[in-house]
Amino acid sequence: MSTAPIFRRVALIGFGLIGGSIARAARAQALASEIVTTARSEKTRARVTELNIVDRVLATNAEAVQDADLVILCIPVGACGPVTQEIAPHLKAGAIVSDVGSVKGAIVREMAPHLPANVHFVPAHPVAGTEHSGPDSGFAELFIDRWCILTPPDGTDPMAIEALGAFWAGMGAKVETMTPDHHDLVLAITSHLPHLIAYTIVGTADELAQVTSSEVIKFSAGGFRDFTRIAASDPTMWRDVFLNNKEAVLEMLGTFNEDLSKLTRAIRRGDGEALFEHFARTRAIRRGIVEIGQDSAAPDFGRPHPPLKKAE
Ligand SMILES: NC(=O)c1ccc[n+]([C@@H]2O[C@H](COP(=O)([O-])OP(=O)(O)OC[C@H]3O[C@@H](n4cnc5c(N)ncnc54)[C@H](O)[C@@H]3O)[C@@H](O)[C@H]2O)c1
Ligand SMILES: O=C(O)C(=O)C[C@]1(C(=O)O)C=C[C@@H](O)C=C1
Repeated sequence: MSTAPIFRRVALIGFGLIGGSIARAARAQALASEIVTTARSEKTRARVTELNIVDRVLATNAEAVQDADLVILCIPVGACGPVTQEIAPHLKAGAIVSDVGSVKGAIVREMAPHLPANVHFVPAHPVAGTEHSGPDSGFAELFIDRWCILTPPDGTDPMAIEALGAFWAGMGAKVETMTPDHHDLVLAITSHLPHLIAYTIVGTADELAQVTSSEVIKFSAGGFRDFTRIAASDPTMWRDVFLNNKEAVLEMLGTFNEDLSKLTRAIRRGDGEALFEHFARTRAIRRGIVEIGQDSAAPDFGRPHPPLKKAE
């Protein structure tokens, strides 16, 4: 029995890690009859054509969204507002417009005002990624067993939410719905703050006077090495995340600084009991994450993935 594609034409604006992974997964699962994408430079368009994953590679966003049933913005958070304004007049009536931005409140504020009333707006965030970017970095298995959070505004047509959810589920994701503000608070602690800490610690190590850079590289086998992977993530993407989730990140950073002060005090006072208690608690949290299969530690992408279900 063959499964009908969920969408006839899908337009992916931007073909980097996430756009490229959606294209690969959607094609592997036959979730769309046609996939079109945009790439701004001639060089990237040539590369995407060469990869032979999508049906058409276009230079303009306006051209790409024409007659598309699903449009997904796969670009940095800060570019989503201006690009929505650019594509709005060219959207087909009844189309679903979505994104993959790591922040949701700002996306809703920046995109929604430009959208015509005759399209369905369903923002989304696949909580899956790597430190790599660009057209060659994507892979079809990226979303398997990862969450994709949808944050539809109140009153969104349930059929549009269901169709987009089915699209993500077809790529292997587990789908959950929440409000944009709640999303931003949760992700501030689970994703944004860890990145800020990684960017900080790698920068701090680089600026140390007593330890040379070559020693840092030479002896970074364990914990520090994991931080360097995270700190290699795309600067544009992460600049936009921190500029657009300011309040939640600052709130979490405040709590983090208080906890860091407590540990600093325990070290200064030689309070082994306080240190042991804290480390025992965090070890239990880590073991809980591993037990429920949410371990996304660095070597993750090398491990064998369950095969994507074959489109019949
Ligand atoms: N990298 C991750 O781990 C990850 C995970 C989940 C969600 N996201 C979100 O996905 C989005 C894309 O991230 P990515 O990792 O795929 O980035 P990427 O750098 O790999 O790709 C971004 C693409 O957007 C294009 N682009 C940039 N500005 C543009 C503009 N103004 N108009 C048209 N195209 C433009 C770039 O040319 C590039 O092709 C971001 O919003 C990010 O927050 C990233
Ligand atoms: O594993 C990584 O490299 C990631 O940083 C992925 C990660 C995350 O923090 O978990 C990064 C940003 C996204 O919005 C979603 C996923």
